[in-house]
Amino acid sequence: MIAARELTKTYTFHQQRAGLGGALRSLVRRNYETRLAVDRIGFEIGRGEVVGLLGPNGAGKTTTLKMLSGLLYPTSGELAVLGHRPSERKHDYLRRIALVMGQKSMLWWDVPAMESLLLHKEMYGLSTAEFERNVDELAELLDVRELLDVQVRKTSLGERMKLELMAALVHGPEILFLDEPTIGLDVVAKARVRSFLAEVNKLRGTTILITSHDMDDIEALCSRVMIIDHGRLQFDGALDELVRTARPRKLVRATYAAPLGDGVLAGVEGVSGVEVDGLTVRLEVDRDRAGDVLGALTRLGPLVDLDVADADVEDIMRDLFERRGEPS
Ligand SMILES: Nc1ncnc2c1ncn2[C@@H]1O[C@H](COP(=O)(O)OP(=O)(O)OP(=O)(O)O)[C@@H](O)[C@H]1O
Repeated sequence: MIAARELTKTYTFHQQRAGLGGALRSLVRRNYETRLAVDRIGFEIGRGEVVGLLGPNGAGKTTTLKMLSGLLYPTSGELAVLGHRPSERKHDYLRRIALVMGQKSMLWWDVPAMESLLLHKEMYGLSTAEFERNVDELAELLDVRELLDVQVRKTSLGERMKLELMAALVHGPEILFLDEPTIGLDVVAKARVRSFLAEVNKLRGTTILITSHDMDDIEALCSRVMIIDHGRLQFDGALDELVRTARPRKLVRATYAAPLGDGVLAGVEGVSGVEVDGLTVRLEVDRDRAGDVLGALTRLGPLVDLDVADADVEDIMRDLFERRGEPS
């Protein structure tokens, strides 16, 4: 459904120095610079998949989504989506995809959302029956029926994102590209957006490619993740595989009936970050040493509680990118 090979984007732009002098000088002599934003990435995404595109700021995620949705021409490489070359922006292609950018609105602010939806109906040539069916289904799923006739600027951020999603999906696209769809939303609104997206994927089989800095979005929606860093694709696989390979550590919390002395677990192999707080000890343990360490913990004293968890994805990402930044 989506196939990218050696996909590359280089931006060429001119540097303008600050102030009026800088502006005038740049009229006479322009300093052009280039920036390699996406560097020979390749991947395939099948129908109905929900894939997370992750990476630090400036990694090339938005640029990738813009190429996929046809807003930017690739500098080189091959890209085919639904049998189309996205940058040709053929009507048949645009009719089958949607792009939602958390930071940008596609709704008119001064009129009710329904006006924008009606415009989309005309743009995409939807029949009245199809339009009404889609509006009904989406309004129900998103719980926004009473908002459709409210001027968009009078809605809250969370309400507006729901309306944005509605506008993106009213023409029934097969692929949804989402760039930070939960940015700025509160916890409740984020959870609503996530469950809506999961539902759309389940009900309509919509393929979703999503970028988010919120790992809860990724954990809730994506079984597969692609990690991009400095424009290069660094990982493409299952989220749990990433958790296993990137940082094969477990977080352990053990609580005892009596206080522990100093130097707990000193010298035990595979243990790091030991913190003792009253009756509780917290530590990280290498996955392959977990059995030995749990044995050592039971010998420390009478255990009253024991909790073993995987490091959460946010920690894993931080760790992964920090390690990448270190000189090897
Ligand atoms: N229009 C542009 N002109 C020049 N450089 C650009 C342009 N847009 C993006 N870049 C640069 O390309 C690189 C990739 O940017 P991009 O927006 O794709 O990153 P991102 O992974 O989406 O980052 P973020 O998580 O911060 O949104 C960055 O170095 C950025 O500064």
